[in-house]
Amino acid sequence: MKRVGLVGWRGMVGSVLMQRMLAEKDFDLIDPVFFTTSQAGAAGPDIGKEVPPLKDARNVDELKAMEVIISCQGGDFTSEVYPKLRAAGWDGHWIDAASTLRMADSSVIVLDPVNLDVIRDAIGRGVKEFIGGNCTVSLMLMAMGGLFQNGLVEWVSAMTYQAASGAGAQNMRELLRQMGSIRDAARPLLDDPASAILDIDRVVAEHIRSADYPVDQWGVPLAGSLIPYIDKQLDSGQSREEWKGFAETNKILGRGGNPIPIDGICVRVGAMRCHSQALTVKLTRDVPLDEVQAMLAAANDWVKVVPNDREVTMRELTPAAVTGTLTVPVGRLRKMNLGPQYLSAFTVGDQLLWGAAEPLRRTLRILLEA
Ligand SMILES: NC(=O)C1=CN([C@@H]2O[C@H](COP(=O)(O)OP(=O)(O)OC[C@H]3O[C@@H](n4cnc5c(N)ncnc54)[C@H](OP(=O)(O)O)[C@@H]3O)[C@@H](O)[C@H]2O)C=CC1
Ligand SMILES: N[C@@H](CC(=O)OP(=O)(O)O)C(=O)O
Repeated sequence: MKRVGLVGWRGMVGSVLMQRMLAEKDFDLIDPVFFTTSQAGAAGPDIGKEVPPLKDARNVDELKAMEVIISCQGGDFTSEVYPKLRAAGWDGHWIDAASTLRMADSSVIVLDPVNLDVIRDAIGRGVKEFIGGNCTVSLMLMAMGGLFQNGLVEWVSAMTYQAASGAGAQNMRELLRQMGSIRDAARPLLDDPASAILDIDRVVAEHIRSADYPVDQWGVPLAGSLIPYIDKQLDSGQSREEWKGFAETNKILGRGGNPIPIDGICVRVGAMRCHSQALTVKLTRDVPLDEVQAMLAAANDWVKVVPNDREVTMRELTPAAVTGTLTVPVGRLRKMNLGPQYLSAFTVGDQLLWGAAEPLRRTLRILLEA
């Protein structure tokens, strides 16, 4: 059995990875060794079989003993440790959730329901860096893979509604604190059935602009508002999250010198862990809607086409319905007034599952089978 090192397994992404690896019995197939940056020597997690005490994740000699390493520890850890590991002559496979190595020529971005051929080709060429994609990109491709596979996408505009989890555990907690503090501020008026709604609205607006509103993590209100900027500012006018849409999608698809234009605006909303996206797709030709639906549905085992019906859409095409599941629904499918080649779509996906953890464990399986 291959010795597989796991780093970052107790963080938010790592915990979801652990849940999925346990559910799929991945640990039966490997000899797992757990690493930590803070608790070396402590007992490892309960995975139903004996594991050695936690090893120091910065100890290159310990890491070198692994044939495969999966890291959910974050970009700073990858930047610090990965070059040292290679410099020390390590020749194993590195599977990583962080973005650090995603656009490196030496890596592939892994999303096997969409690019298994690219992954297999990379393994054959001796590539050793297998990096999970940006959550928004991976979820868009899980939903729309059928159109890309069939060469039907001329360009895509993606307008996103991204969950708090994408910014980390502390931000999720602060979103809930913000929600609670709004409730507390409005409570006397809310509890009085005779109060005027505009008085409630005024109290809420004053509260979310006040110094009492908790904004240590977000910097600005999210609950009761939204944030139309995610990640760093780039000279192009895009946010870095928006830049990833084009760069990573085309790398995942192996488009090389013939990229598909993709752009949009990425917005943070008060959902917990599901990213949603409103897509406008220009098709390369006028394809009937039933054919579009059939292609989308056939692309992988997790995409689910939701009929463009109000009641079904409100029930099934929401973060509340999708959270904690691997299903990636796509709906609101219709030809737009813009012309018969213009398709609208709306999709929702759990950004900790297909957006982060799931492609990593599936890549491990592919490497074990190679
Ligand atoms: N959040 C997301 O949506 C996505 C994140 N990623 C990538 O994954 C990386 C990790 O993200 P995320 O999981 O959110 O990071 P977390 O902050 O949840 O965890 C990172 C590390 O923090 C340490 N840690 C310290 N205190 C605690 C605690 N109380 N509970 C759990 N862990 C603790 C753990 O390391 P140790 O055990 O060594 O102390 C843990 O591995 C990101 O930096 C990013 O590169 C990728 C895609 C999506
Ligand atoms: N940037 C994403 C989360 C994330 O971690 O992305 P990346 O893996 O590309 O750094 C979000 O905020 O929703």
